Amino acid sequence: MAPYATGRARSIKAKDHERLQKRKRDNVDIEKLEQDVAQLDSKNAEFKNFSSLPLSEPTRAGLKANHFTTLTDIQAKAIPLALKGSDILGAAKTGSGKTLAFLIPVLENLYRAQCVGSDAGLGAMIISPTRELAIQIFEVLRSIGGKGHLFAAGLIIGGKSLEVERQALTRMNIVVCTPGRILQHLSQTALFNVDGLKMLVLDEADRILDMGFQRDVDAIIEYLPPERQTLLFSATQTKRVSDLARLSLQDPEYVSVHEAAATATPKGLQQNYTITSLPDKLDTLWSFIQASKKSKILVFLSSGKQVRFVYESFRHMQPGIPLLHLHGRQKQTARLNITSKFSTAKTSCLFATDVVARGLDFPAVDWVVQVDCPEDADTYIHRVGRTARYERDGRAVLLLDPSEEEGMLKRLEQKKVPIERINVRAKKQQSIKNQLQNMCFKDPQLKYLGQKAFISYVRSIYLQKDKEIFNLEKLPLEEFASSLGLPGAPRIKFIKGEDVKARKNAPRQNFSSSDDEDDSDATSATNGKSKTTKQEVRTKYDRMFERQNQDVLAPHYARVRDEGPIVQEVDEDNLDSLNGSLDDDDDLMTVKRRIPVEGEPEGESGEPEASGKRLVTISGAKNPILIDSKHREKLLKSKKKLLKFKEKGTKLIFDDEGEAHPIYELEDEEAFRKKGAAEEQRRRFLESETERVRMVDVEDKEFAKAKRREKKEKKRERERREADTKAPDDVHGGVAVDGDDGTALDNFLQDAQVSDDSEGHESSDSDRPPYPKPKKWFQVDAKDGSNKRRKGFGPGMHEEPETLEDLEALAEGLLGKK
Ligand SMILES: Nc1ncnc2c1ncn2[C@@H]1O[C@H](COP(=O)(O)OP(=O)(O)OP(=O)(O)O)[C@@H](O)[C@H]1O
Repeated sequence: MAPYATGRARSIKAKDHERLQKRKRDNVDIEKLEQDVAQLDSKNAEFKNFSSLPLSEPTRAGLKANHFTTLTDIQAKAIPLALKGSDILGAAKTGSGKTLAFLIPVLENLYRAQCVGSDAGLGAMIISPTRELAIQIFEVLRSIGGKGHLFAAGLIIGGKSLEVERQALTRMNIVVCTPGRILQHLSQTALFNVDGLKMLVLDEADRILDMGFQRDVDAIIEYLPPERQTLLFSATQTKRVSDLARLSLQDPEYVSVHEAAATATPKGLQQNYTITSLPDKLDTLWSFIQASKKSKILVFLSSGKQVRFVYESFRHMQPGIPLLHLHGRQKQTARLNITSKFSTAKTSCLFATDVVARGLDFPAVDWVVQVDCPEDADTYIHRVGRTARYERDGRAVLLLDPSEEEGMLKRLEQKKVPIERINVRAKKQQSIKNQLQNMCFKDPQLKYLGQKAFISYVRSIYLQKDKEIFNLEKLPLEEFASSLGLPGAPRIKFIKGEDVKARKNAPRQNFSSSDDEDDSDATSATNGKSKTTKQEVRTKYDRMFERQNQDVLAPHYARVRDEGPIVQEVDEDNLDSLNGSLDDDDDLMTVKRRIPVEGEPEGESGEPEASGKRLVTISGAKNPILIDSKHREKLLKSKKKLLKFKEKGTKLIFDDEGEAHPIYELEDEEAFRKKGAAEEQRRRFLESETERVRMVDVEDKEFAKAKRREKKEKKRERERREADTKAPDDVHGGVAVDGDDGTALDNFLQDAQVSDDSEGHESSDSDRPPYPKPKKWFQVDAKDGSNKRRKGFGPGMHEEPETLEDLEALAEGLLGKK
């Protein structure tokens, strides 16, 4: 098989010769194969191994090279039917080998029909809902078909220039594609002829046939010949007659190998859920990751914004496991890079949207964690299906807000999903709320991401159809915003009655001209519509999110943030009168706009007026400030200047790690209850506090003693220095006078003091002087009136001089001594 995705090394001439030889040999082979297939009892016979099927040599060689010998259930049932040309609706659990169940018939049926070479035209079209899945299917096709088949196969998924794709497309026999891109070629590439198409395959058929792709798929079908074989595969197969009619299936065979199974999910998959209120979900996720650093984890969130926020914030906190993130707005090269990194990683945590929920075959995923509740049970089944694939084990955990529990469990039960509740160990649960608040405070970009994550989450809930599960009113949104590190919940407005499901499921190519938009720049957000259109109609909301400096926020944003309820529904009729679109770039989102405040002057909107003057709100300032020149605006960005406009802040306490905390923090009630009875907790608290106080007391005493000692030491030192500089008799005791260095005395005092202290007696300078008070040379001993020296001053010591003459005599004597 010649894939257009790779270069060819050999010369065209040599290849043509090889093909000719092969075709001659194949002709003999084909006749035999046709007979075998005709005799195949596709309905009753049981097939165990690939060797028991009538397959061509190149296919056998490909299977052998990939060590595929035994058929899986779905392969055993579907392949024989498909070889005989039936239309098929194939349903089997995730990871059960559906890809080969349609690829082998594609190769074989085209082989037998000799639909090979550029003259033969396009023989088979395989459609996948995502690029990643299309690439994976193409890779399997190459690995199986690459051992001798001569088909020209290619990938048409966008991300390359239309011209390059166009040229390759006209020579392809098999194309693996996404709906939007192939439709573009069908309508724009004149030489792309599909009249000879023999097979159409829809992988993840229910997804391709649902409302998101409806328009594209219907248009594609219009171009295809009605006389063709159609194969539909999915783990959650559609059986809707209307869908089948749209595809003009002819007497389709419904092959559902696990329909009678007790569960809809793989045997080796252990599934649990835990009740975690929305504001605690990131704490639980962080704690989970901390406890599973040696695992390969796939984490699902409901929008690209959340993926980015969680990835960026967790990355800053250095979780000790390589983090990756994937969502539909990344560049194709980045997406490929990430999927291949995650595929080869032994330990890693990938945060992703539902772009990887279906079909992707990441090897050896240990955990699938669903932080946001999936939109329905089918999405749940596909998400958890990324682990426990083909006879392997795996685990999945779903975090449910209390408001989602009842509704979601009901849906899962209806779909035969076995799931058990588990609780998070209170001991292992860590809180990252303060860290997130701290990070958002320091990093405006992260705060913007947090705001966008909040908005996209709230919108995704609003857009959900299943109101038994998703109820915005029951969610603690203010606390949720705070758990993302935001100072307040942004205000959001929705249009009543929009067809939200269609919008949510709409493929990205419907929204974006390139759909290669790189989301790595937090500020380059555009909404899902065409980029050029969007640039023409830029709104205050866009500008708000584009703004790098959060110290200068438009009053408009202040209103969005501070006014009214967090979520508000607006009639579509009112839209004309609204003064600003609040479109977000999230594909889940509807248009939301702000209703103007009556009598509001234009200038207050933060828009530049003709005069160039505008009012801006400084975060923390009481009133908006008039900016009449760029210079003034620059000045206002200086932190020092801003200080005088700001109100006094809230008092925070910083802990040892430098994290800010409010002075009083109330524990979450649920977490408190989990720790046991209130009275028992009170007793434990008192005990631990008493012990803590006792320990602190001992430490304090030690510290106080050391201080006192130090003080005394200093005092003694000072006195000694003073004595040195004064007259000899002034030293009182004349330690230096008689040649004694005074060490013994010092030692004594020290010893006495030490022994004193060791007995635990408090001593002070006043009650026991550490050193005899120096007497002035002229001072009379008040006690006995004599001028005798005090004890401790041994023989040979001089008497205290009483007069100037005495002193002179003493001095003479001393000098004479030396
Ligand atoms: N006959 C087989 N023998 C051994 N391994 C197989 C066989 N068929 C498929 N596999 C392996 O099983 C894994 C899952 O296969 P595949 O991706 O086709 O599953 P799937 O049913 O399409 O899953 P999903 O519903 O998630 O798309 C792959 O790694 C594949 O290589």
